[in-house]
Amino acid sequence: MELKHAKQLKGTISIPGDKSISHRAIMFGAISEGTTEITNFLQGADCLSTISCFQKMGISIENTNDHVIVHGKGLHGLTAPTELLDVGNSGTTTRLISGILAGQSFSSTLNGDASIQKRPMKRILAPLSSMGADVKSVKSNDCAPLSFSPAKLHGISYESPVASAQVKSCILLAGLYADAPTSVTEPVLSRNHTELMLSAFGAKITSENTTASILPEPKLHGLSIEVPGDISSAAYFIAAGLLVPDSEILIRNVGINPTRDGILKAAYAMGGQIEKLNERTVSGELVCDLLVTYSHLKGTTIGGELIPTLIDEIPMIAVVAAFAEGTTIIKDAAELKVKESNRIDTVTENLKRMGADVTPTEDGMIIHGNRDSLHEADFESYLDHRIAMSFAVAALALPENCHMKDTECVNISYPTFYKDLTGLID
Ligand SMILES: O=C(O)C1=C[C@@H](OP(=O)(O)O)[C@@H](O)[C@H](O)C1
Ligand SMILES: C=C(OP(=O)(O)O)C(=O)O
Repeated sequence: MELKHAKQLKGTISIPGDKSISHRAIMFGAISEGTTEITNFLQGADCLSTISCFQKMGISIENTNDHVIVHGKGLHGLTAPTELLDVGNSGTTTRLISGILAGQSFSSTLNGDASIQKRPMKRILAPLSSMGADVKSVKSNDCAPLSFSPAKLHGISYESPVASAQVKSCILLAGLYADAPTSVTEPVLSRNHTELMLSAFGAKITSENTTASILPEPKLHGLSIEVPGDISSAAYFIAAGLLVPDSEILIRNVGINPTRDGILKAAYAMGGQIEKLNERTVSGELVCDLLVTYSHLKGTTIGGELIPTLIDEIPMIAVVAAFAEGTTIIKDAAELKVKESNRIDTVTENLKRMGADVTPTEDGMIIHGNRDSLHEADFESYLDHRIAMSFAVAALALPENCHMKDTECVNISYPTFYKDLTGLID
């Protein structure tokens, strides 16, 4: 695919629904009593995998465009699937659904694509096993496929070694089926959509600092949910507006939950001009519009508590850093190695292709920014949606058009990405 260079970007864009929130709305709706109506649902392949898994467990889900209706059957209403649950490319589906499957009175097996079969599952297998779950990695390699058999679950207090909302959510969901309260403490707070949304569905869930706790066997009831736009998808337009000279982009409907808004903090630290407009709360989540203006950027250091709040945006931030003046250090982000691709390696390789000065480290990378040294390139997506989108944005700001193979992977989280991006080229 040819990736266009742009002289200027102008216009308004509405961001598709948040991936994390869309997954959760389907899952929590399925195990609640009554109907859950979801608007602005993300029609990305990952969220469609979640829908298909619950349909295979007897849940009727109507999906018409961005409007989804889930006919929930309550905490104990799922039925045994007659075939394998296919989670596709989605780590979120895999880890969250595992918490639910561990608590069922039937057996099940899940599997996904080649990338999913390499992603680490010990982080959920260990706590689920200590709750008494009968869960196995079928190939005994701590990866999918995973198989579940009925077991009695016990409440635990778990100290998670990783700041991961997927791990936290998996354990909390298993806690719904346990015989006593369950709590999870993380080293650093990760995104809290599960805590916010499960509480709205009627769960007894509390959060204090980095600990979330849940009581078993609540009566969950269906809800209407409007999904805010995904800040992880907005990140590409934030970066594009900051990098392409003379640009001004109004990005409508962006979720800015403080556990997700690290991209804004990083952009401000780099000198980015981004105005927050029309702040409001939608279905319990903070939302605003963002007005992004082309900016002269400088390097910064990104690490510590900020990392979980911008983990999926690091490929995009690394590209921005290559155009900024001075050095950007990204640290404490070893989790990048276990995403859809090893994002430390794949970002480094593509940055080098465009002439950037980048050194990968064990837990991130160091980038010496210098716009003048950058040139057009043939990129690879590595079949990773975030890599494909980040380097399509890089191409806009490089001196000539670029190329990339395997670009259709953007369908995972943002099917209309290329159309929306090229629509802003003046
Ligand atoms: O809970 C979620 O919806 C997600 C959590 C993050 O993963 P980890 O929990 O592995 O950090 C993130 O990278 C992923 O895109 C979505
Ligand atoms: C890591 C991601 O998703 P998941 O873990 O759900 O595959 C992502 O969307 O960048």
